Amino acid sequence: MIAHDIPPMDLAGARLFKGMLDRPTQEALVSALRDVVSVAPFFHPETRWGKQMSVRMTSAGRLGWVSDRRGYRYEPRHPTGAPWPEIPDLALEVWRAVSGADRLPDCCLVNYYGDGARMGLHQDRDEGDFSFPVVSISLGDDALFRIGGIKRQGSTQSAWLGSGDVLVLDGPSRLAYHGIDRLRFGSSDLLRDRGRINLTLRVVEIAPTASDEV
Ligand SMILES: O=C(O)CCC(=O)C(=O)O
Ligand SMILES: [Fe+2]
Repeated sequence: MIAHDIPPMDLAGARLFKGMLDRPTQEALVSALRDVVSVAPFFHPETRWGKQMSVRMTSAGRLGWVSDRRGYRYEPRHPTGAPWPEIPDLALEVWRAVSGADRLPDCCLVNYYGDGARMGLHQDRDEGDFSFPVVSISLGDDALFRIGGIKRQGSTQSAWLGSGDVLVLDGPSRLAYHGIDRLRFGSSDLLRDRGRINLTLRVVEIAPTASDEV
């Protein structure tokens, strides 16, 4: 079940829906993601400066996010050359429930955090239109999320994201700096090998296609 009646908590302007996905729904989503990963395996992105990120990534949707020495960008294909698989329906259902958008996302970025993985403070700004939100779904281990404002310096707020939580970055929080400081590795038994999966649903390209209709 995807709960539609949860009042969101405010987190520096972002909206946090605690426990929006119940356990069976989380399990169904993980199972759909296994199909995604079998077509588009996780890879370790490198930054432009040749540093390997601690998070492993893949994507679903028309476009996926890649990073290598040529920089960050969205691409229509996985690094192996295969097109990205479709975004799981359950993820689209979450988007419909919380985004308020009149179209569907064209990218679902899938991040896997193993023991010790983290993500430094950054803005999500490679998309074409910041009037669409970024919708984030957390699965598996608890993670300490940090969010500030639109400048890198300045005060931040932190909150633990648990399995089944949904976070919406929109309005003034759409371009807020955010990141993951650490995991409580092994705190959830949702994923066979522990760790955490985070999905972010994004509208990347401004021109919609027929498949983007809500
Ligand atoms: O893992 C998270 O909760 C955040 C991920 C994130 O910020 C991103 O993929 O851009
Ligand atoms: Fe992000």
